[in-house]
Amino acid sequence: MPFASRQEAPTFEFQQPTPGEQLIHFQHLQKSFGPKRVYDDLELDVRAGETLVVLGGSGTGKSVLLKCLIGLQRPDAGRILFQGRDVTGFSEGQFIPVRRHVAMVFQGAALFDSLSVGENVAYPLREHYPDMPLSEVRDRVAEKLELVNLPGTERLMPADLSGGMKKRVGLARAIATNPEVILWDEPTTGLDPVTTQSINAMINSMKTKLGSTSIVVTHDLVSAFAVGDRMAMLANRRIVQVGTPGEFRRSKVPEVRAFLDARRVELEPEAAS
Ligand SMILES: Nc1ncnc2c1ncn2[C@@H]1O[C@H](COP(=O)(O)OP(=O)(O)OP(=O)(O)O)[C@@H](O)[C@H]1O
Repeated sequence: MPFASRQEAPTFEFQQPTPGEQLIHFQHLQKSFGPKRVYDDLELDVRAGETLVVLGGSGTGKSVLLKCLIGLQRPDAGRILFQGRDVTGFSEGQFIPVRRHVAMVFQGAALFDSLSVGENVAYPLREHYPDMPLSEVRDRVAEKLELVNLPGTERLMPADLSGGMKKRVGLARAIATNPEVILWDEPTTGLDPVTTQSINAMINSMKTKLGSTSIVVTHDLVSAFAVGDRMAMLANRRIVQVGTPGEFRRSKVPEVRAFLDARRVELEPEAAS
């Protein structure tokens, strides 16, 4: 993240939301990469305190949606409202305070390999709170590592960690600033079932312990049903259905039906026998 643009006046102030109220609204979003249209007219809202799962096949634009929210990608048209505030045209500098409240847990953890675990987790604190006393940074790092069940690992290097541990360090880093919104990009992809379960439990505990709002993008259905309060299905360049897990199981929307039926074995292992 560019430190240079910090001089620009921050203009975004987060207001403590009432659980259930609309927090984020993607409105008429359009996005293309060259000739490839990713969204035509995408509509989606996210409510405070919920875990919203965004499902969709590979390359349907799940990650791009998260990146648009924090200014790492820009929509071509449409608006993104965050607490009613239109952040679509925000400059890089204006997005910095937004990212203090909305943190992304990247696919593959994306740790800095040359920094220790402790330095990785401290990184966003140094970026967003350069005046925070070192003792407070240390305490915050220890607290977050404890929260992800990796207490006392500050001195380890990323090369010393398993895939699941890296994901958890990535999470500790993402939550270091106590963000109100956590964006999870394929949090369980490539993990074994036991580690997957522990990541699912972690997503749920962020909601119960910290009261965070989460957006989880995934094509892992087991994980989706384990964490989602609501689900949204991205297909054919738009959101084709939003609903509760129960509504999704009973869905007659063709794209949702096809997606779930193709993965029926994941959800109902006995269907395989
Ligand atoms: N920076 C970029 N430049 C060009 N094309 C891009 C860029 N970022 C994403 N795309 C394209 O946009 C589409 C959506 O990408 P995105 O990463 O959001 O998909 P996804 O649904 O998250 O897929 P996956 O599940 O495979 O990660 C893809 O076709 C991808 O190739």
